[in-house]
Amino acid sequence: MLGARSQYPIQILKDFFHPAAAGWLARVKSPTIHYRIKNMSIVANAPNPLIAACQMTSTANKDQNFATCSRLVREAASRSACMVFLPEAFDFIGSSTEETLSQAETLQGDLIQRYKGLARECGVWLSLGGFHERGNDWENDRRIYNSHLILDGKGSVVSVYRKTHLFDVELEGRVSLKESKFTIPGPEIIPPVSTPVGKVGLEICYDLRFPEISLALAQEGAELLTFPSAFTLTTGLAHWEVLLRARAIETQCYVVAAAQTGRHNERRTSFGHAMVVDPWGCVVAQCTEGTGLCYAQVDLQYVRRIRQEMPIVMHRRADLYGKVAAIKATPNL
Ligand SMILES: O=C(O)CNC(=O)[C@H](CS)NC(=O)CCC(=O)C(=O)O
Repeated sequence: MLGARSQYPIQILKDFFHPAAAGWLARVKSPTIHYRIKNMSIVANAPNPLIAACQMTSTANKDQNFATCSRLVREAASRSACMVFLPEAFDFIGSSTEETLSQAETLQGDLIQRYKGLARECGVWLSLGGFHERGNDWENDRRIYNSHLILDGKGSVVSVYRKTHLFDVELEGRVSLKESKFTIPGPEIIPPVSTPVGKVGLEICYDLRFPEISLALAQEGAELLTFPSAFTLTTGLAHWEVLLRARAIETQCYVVAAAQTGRHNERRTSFGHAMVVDPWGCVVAQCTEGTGLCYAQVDLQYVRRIRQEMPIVMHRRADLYGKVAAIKATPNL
């Protein structure tokens, strides 16, 4: 919900936050009026569109998951959100590799068709993070991409990013996942997409741990970075919020992180805490327990102001970092 940390007195909030956040606090108190014209949601006087980040517990049941997602999207649309963000594996979470692969579809398949209809019907843009997409050579190798799609308010697919960093991690006794066993790493970073809420950079979950991709997207003009996720409970507890806030602060972008939460099957539980972070690093919206949404207004003036006042981009020493960027994966055990 809007207005995290409201237990603090307003003066402390004003001192703690960026000065422009005083305006943010005022806006939280006096919601802007939204008008809906055809498929576009516009806001009177202030260009501060509303976004919604979703939280859910996917299971292997695609129909049930779609029912949950469409209910969340409809609810967000009825509150005049103009873009809705769904988490990684919004389509399903299988309890075995076999179950996962047997349910994978193509972008032309039935499920994306249904989401196109939903976007069109509600007139909202959708970020569909972490779709299990059959790979190009599916008939031979049965491998998939972990794909993040952006649909516009007419239901057209305007961008597809395929997850580039795969989660192959073994934390003894706690987490054991090997995404590369059945997933092909995406070949490229996709340029940010222009949407009614600003230029959106596409990432997925584990990408969050590689600041280079966020910096590359920011350099290409992103104003929002998106991390649809299914963070594990163990790693989420330790790293989720600090990583999201770090990416927001160092790129001076909004960060939108829809999330899976709770128990998907006997083997898999996700951390939740879907949230939106503003470009000053403040958590401006966060989901509570269970399935639901949180809302935030996107203020692109605020992005501009922060970048002007602290022009990190101008201070970067690209002449020094070449060696770091070029480091190859070498096991350093
Ligand atoms: O398996 C599926 O069906 C969908 N894919 C995922 O849930 C992916 C790969 S297993 N999960 C993550 O990247 C978690 C990252 C994480 O938890 C961290 O970085 O700490």
